[in-house]
Amino acid sequence: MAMDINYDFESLEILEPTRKVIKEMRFKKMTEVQARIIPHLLAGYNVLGTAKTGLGKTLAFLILAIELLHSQIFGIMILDKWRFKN
Ligand SMILES: Nc1ncnc2c1ncn2[C@@H]1O[C@H](COP(=O)(O)OP(=O)(O)OP(=O)(O)O)[C@@H](O)[C@H]1O
Repeated sequence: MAMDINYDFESLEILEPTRKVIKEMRFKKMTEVQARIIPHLLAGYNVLGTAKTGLGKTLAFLILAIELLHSQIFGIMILDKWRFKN
């Protein structure tokens, strides 16, 4: 049975400043990887997700990072991959 996925940014339990930032980006709906991952990250789970390039993975983890920065409890260190092309 298919799991119901909520693609609305409004459905996320996030702080008002984070909501404002998302509004300013003018994104209408979450992409699938965002909708599947972000609610679990916000609930405090560690999540490993994959999706093809350009499908919104970066925002998926950045929303949690922004939330944590607003809480002023944490600093954030992001380790990202580097691609080298010849
Ligand atoms: N919900 C959304 N709606 C519309 N555009 C979005 C959404 N989320 C992200 N984008 C835009 O889609 C583009 C690709 O997003 P992003 O860089 O997060 O993808 P990615 O999966 O992390 O890619 P890569 O694997 O190459 O790092 C960016 O321009 C980003 O601003």
